[in-house]
Amino acid sequence: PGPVDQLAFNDSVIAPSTRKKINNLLNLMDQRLNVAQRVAKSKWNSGASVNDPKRELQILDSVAAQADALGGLNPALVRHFFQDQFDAGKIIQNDLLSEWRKSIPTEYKFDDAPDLARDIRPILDKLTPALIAALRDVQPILADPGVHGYVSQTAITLIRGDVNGAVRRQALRGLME
Ligand SMILES: O=C(O)C(=O)C[C@]1(C(=O)O)C=C[C@@H](O)C=C1
Repeated sequence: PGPVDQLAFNDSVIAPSTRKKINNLLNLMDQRLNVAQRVAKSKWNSGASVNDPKRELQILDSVAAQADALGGLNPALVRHFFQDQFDAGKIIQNDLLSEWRKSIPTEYKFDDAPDLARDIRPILDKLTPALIAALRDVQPILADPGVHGYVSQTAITLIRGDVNGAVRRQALRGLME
């Protein structure tokens, strides 16, 4: 088959129900990553470090427990997936903070920066169960033919993240293994 047939074949091999599940997961990942800009602003103002291993561990323990209660999820995949989302968000935070360090006086404070504990973490916590449910839907189809290709292709439009794709690649790492 020529390139066009090949495309048609690849496209049709992904069932609509499969696409829907993957798109749902990618959308939620994008929503979570979009919070990172506001996290960075609040950390610029407070001076807190981007990396908070204690908070990460708290989330990982909580997602492992939620996944366990839900059933049907590989605990290693869930942990790996959430660690990937933290790491991808930290790329965004670090990129922004290093840009600001170069362009904004250190004493400057954003007047629209949210409060991490009061405004931001509740948003992330609200996304967590939705991400777990979406991951549970996707887990059984991850090894299906064409799914990796569909995920990486669709992620280009659904996960905006950054210009060079490093954020997206980091966010997808565990799904593509
Ligand atoms: O809550 C924070 O402090 C964040 O920066 C967000 C987040 C996350 O993605 O959940 C990312 C990095 C930190 O190590 C901990 C958590």
